[in-house]
Amino acid sequence: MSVVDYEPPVEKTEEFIVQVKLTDLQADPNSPLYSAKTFEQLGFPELLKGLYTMKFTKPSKIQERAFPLLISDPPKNMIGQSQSGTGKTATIVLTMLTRLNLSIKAPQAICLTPTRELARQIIDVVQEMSKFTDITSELVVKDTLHNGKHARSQIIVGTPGRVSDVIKRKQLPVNDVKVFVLDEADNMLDRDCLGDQSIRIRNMLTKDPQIVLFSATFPEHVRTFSARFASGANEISLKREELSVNSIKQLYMDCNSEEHKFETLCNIYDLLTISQSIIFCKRRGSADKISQRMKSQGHLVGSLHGMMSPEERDKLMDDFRRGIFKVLISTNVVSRGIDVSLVSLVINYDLPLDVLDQVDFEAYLHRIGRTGRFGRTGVSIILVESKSTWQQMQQIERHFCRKIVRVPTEDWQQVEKAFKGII
Ligand SMILES: Nc1ncnc2c1ncn2[C@@H]1O[C@H](COP(=O)(O)OP(=O)(O)OP(=O)(O)O)[C@@H](O)[C@H]1O
Repeated sequence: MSVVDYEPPVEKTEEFIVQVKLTDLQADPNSPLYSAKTFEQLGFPELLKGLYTMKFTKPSKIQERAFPLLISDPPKNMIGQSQSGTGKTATIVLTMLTRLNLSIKAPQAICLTPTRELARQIIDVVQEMSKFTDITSELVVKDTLHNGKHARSQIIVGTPGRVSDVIKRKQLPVNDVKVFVLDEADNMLDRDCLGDQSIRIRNMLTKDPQIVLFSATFPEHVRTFSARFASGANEISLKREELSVNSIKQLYMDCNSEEHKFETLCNIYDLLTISQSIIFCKRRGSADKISQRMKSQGHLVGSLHGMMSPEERDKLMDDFRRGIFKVLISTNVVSRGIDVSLVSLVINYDLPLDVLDQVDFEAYLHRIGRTGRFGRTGVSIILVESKSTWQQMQQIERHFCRKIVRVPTEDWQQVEKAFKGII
């Protein structure tokens, strides 16, 4: 071989590998990330620069399908369903940005989310996408709009309790609101969760707004109500067996006692190299307990739950996003919507159960969806320590028509092999 033939080996960084895989997935018609169109063809020239700086090159399936329906005139309501991590946020945000009348300097679009963490994440996307425009946006959550301050921005992202409060106090004018978005809509409309508050806010809106409902899940009991809430909506839905994405490898590990379960958890972190991960527990008490025990064994972890102050929650979440600590222990507070691309492992230390102690299938799907986002690969593990957990896991397999594969706890070499190249 002559010197001129020689090409130095190109170092394939992780980012490069992810990008190549994403290009392949976006060209595969069976992938939820597939699109036949480009962003340029979807039409919102003034926002393209924002999208490019976010490194979005091609739309995903939900973006390609939903966006033209969402911006068509006259506006029609929308119920949109797509797997976790497939770009619903950008669809919502682009719709709000496109629908604004730029000459009106008052709130015209409101997006509600179940948690402050998710609201903060979405407002960041709004501000990133609109940074080359004059569009204004602001966050309305517990510790904002104090001392009678008014919300004057064109786009409002917030949580239902605070938003309803400030509308009632006339700190948030709603006369010009023409788009009303519920992200994680099944949760936001469920009577057992935030349904009453969302309905109350809808009824406070004076114009008849376009209603946009998005989620990865729409269980039957909420779907019927959603169709009434967003009457005449265009609907994009998924079958149950399409809900879980291939990029998440679902595993379980057998444990023979509570103590063995904790040991197994620590072994996972001692023996495997994991970029970032989330451990889900039943209650905040157990999250704190596990966090303290793991810390005492030298692990760098943080625990987040609803009883912490807003400042503590924000700092913890920001530190996790920046990678200052790698393991987040939480309850369902972070099960929906949270997007941290380096999360490669989700552990269900406890399975999510509803008030009747039945498996909460939707919560399970949202939890594992914190990994494997937009074409990345991820692993989810259930730690099975009792017969009832075993039975609940089987119900999950049947519900989503997906096998959950056993990895041994007694042979860590085999465990390492099972995880190789994924986390
Ligand atoms: N067209 C695109 N090209 C590249 N990356 C994208 C594109 N659309 C979205 N993303 C990225 O994909 C990730 C997941 O997107 P997003 O958070 O919107 O998912 P989601 O569908 O809302 O998920 P969930 O159901 O969990 O809320 C984000 O990091 C986002 O920046």
